[in-house]
Amino acid sequence: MPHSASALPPFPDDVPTHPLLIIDYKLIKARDSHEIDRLWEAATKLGFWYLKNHGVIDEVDAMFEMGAETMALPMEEKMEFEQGDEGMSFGYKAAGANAVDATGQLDTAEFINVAKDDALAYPTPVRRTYPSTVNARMESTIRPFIRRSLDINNTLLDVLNDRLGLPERTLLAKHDMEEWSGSESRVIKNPPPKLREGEHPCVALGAHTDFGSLSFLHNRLGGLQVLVPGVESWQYVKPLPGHAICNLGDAMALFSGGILRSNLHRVVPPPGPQAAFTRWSLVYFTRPGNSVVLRALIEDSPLIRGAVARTPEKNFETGSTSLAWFQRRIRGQRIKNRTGPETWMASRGTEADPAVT
Ligand SMILES: O=C(O)CCC(=O)C(=O)O
Ligand SMILES: [Fe+2]
Repeated sequence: MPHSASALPPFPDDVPTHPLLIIDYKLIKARDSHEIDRLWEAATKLGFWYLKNHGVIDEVDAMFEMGAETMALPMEEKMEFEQGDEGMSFGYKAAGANAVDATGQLDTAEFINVAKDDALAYPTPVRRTYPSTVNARMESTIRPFIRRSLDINNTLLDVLNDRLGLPERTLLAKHDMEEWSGSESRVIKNPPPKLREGEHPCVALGAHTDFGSLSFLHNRLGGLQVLVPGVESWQYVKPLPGHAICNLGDAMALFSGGILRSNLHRVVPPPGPQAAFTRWSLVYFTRPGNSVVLRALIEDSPLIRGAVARTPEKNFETGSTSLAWFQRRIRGQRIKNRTGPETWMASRGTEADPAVT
């Protein structure tokens, strides 16, 4: 069972840490112009920020309980719901199913991912089926968490939509609730590393940019790191009680012609005395509808048109739908699909094109 924050050792104060801007969701919801300016700064400079006053507290705790119940199932039962190697991310992912880098080193994290489409349509399975522990909490826990997360992410997307000078609800239309998408909740379990003398701890989740639009993340222990532009080494993002962490993904970097940033991040074992504990985290990923083509919205916004015109060396025409982009990225991380370093390279998103990030 995930520990409550108070039962865990504090985040050490002697590790390199990057302070994110703290954005007040209540002010954003009220369309406070000063707070929107601060959100814009966070979204354009790093693409990561803390979010306070979001009010999603009980739903987060219940999701962690669902995650713990699911991870405690016999491996055989979990493997019946494994996501497979074809590029689908819904379902269970065992530790070691993904590479964390081009050398093919294995990841150490287990996931249980639930499609937004399944949570909203339950009890009708529309995308796939899930372990008993997920079904038991689909209506009481997962659906409420997804609805609250959707509400918050949609508000943030809508505010960014207006700052980008896009016609009203352009971004919301790309995330139409009626269309299937890769949107999903994810609970991650990463056990403490079992190290032999002289061994270095493994990366839990390899360096990546998020594949979709906006991620709403909750964690208790350190371990998340960001590679800040202009800084050569990884820096921790310190978990702050009651604060979520939000970050933009590739779709938003592409839609905005590079104005918004999808930044590289990874997860390593928690720092200092926190390393002795199992790390749990929870994310809601908002991703565009499957058929949405990922490209700069130059026809819809002079600001985006200007950004693209000023950077002719950059290519924002991916020619890829959201579904194809997402499947390619997932498929290339699966260790079963690995033929060599090229498989990892083929899984890269906007981070592979320094022109875009
Ligand atoms: O566990 C975390 O803190 C981050 C997880 C993450 O980056 C992801 O699942 O994409
Ligand atoms: Fe991520």
